[in-house]
Amino acid sequence: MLIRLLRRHLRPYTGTVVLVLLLQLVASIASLWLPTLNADIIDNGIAKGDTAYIWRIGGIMLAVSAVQVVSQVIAVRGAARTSMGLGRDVRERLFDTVLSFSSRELGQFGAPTLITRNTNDVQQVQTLTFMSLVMLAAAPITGIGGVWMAMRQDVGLSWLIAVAVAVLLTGMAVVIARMVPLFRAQQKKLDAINRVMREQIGGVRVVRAFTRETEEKARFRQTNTELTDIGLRVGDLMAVMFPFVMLVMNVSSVGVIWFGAQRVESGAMEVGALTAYISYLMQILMSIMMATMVATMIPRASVSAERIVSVLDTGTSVTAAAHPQRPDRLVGEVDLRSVDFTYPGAEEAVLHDISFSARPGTTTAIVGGTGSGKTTLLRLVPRLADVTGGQILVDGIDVRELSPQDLWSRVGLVPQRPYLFSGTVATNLRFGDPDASDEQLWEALRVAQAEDFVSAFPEGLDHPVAQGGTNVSGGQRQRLCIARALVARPTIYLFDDSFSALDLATDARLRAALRPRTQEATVVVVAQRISTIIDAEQIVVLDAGRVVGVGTHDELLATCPTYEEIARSQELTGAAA
Ligand SMILES: Nc1ncnc2c1ncn2[C@@H]1O[C@H](COP(=O)(O)OP(=O)(O)OP(=O)(O)O)[C@@H](O)[C@H]1O
Repeated sequence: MLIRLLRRHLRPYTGTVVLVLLLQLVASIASLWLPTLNADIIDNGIAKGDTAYIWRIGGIMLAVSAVQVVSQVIAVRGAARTSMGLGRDVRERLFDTVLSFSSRELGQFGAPTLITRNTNDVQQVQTLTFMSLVMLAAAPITGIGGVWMAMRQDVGLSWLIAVAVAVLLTGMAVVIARMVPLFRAQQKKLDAINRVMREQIGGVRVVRAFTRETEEKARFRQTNTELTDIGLRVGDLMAVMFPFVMLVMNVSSVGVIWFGAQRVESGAMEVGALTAYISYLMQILMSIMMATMVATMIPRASVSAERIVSVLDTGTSVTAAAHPQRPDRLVGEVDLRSVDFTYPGAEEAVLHDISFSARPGTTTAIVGGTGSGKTTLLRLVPRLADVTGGQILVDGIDVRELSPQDLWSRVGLVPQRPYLFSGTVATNLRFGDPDASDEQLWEALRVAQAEDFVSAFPEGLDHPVAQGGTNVSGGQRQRLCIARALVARPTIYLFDDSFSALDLATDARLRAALRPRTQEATVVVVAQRISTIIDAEQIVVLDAGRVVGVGTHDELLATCPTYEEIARSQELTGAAA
């Protein structure tokens, strides 16, 4: 998965990657050359007292160092640009993919993990890419080149390199084998902590109202402690690893000096070669350590890549038709034909065999007990989910055959839980029509009975709105969402219990103002209060996902016991109505 993700997203940076690798090659060759030059100065310059030679080789050493530094600076900059660019591209792709998801896919993943995947998981892949280009790419050149250069200085001490490398590799392998499962667990715990945080921030009022702060704190503390414990265990392993690497390096240097000194004494090796040998051994061990360190990141980044790719590979279940029908004019007639719907993973359907038509210029109300499927039914029209049986037609065309943009631009949905975006009243209202004039906004606000409170804001239309619309009351939020739908001037209005937070008088005024405004549109209203829909041309009564009655208020009172019962419970059976 990691390779696939990198291959797909590194393609635009191929040129930079090749340049970085070439520069790393140059920098590694330069750093491998330096100890040999140093040995040369000691053996041929200092030992023989040849000052001119020392100056000449010293000059070459300076030039080589300069090449090394410049190459490395450019390489690191290239690596940073590549990895940051990769991170940005992957985040963008993830965002686009998530935006195309229907409620089925959103429910399948859940918001907390989608956020972690777009932030922390991408960060893991990004960091691995950077470290690989900076450290991993140079490691084989320095490691293998170091062995070759060291052997050129003295073959007799090769066994020391072999022993040191074997000990270092074994020790690192043991440590890393323990780290990998911890990294996996760490990613999962991050998801968990994100989930708890989101739940608690979202539900903070409920937490306070039920004085559940202590319990919620305990729940957060537990998840937080688990994450900390994993971090500490990783830290413990690191605490062992670094001294171990230093020990191997120091012991092997002592070994080189010990055995090298004997070879110098016997005349088999020169002093300069011995110093070069120590440098090469350090370079070899360092490169192994760096490579292993980066290698420890691979499992964690692989887990992250899997999590990213699984989102990218999830197509939306609400797909656009290959050859969508593009009618010139949609008048907004909605026909439901034997519609069934089952939520993914659910055993039973929540909607069974629903059939009715909603005509332009009329209001169709949907009533029914809690959980009878009203919201679900409404969401099927703009394809927030697709029917699992039957058909929904708009102007005679199956909604799945229409281009989603055409469909969405004609449907104005006011959801049960009204949501506003951070910005201002005006930016929220212009969601439906970015070109709407201020006058059009005020008109929509007037119809939605929101003019009074918006004009009371000192900034009026420019009054700031917090994310989710939390700085306005529930009823104000509902009215702003209604106004937003009105600004878009759709041909089909879907109001999902949108008047529930309004007092009876405002509800009545709003409905009266809506009538002329929605004269030519198809209006579908889900309502709990019968008084809200008493004038509707057609009322559809749902009970446990089935239609148990269709008619006007008076007809249903006479023919539909379920409706009669709801109306009676609201004292709207006779004179009161
Ligand atoms: N995302 C979901 N996954 C699984 N089941 C769901 C999901 N959303 C709703 N349901 C179930 O579908 C049924 C119908 O829910 P729906 O929200 O459509 O009812 P409703 O009539 O709008 O209720 P209310 O009047 O309380 O808003 C319920 O039994 C509910 O538990």
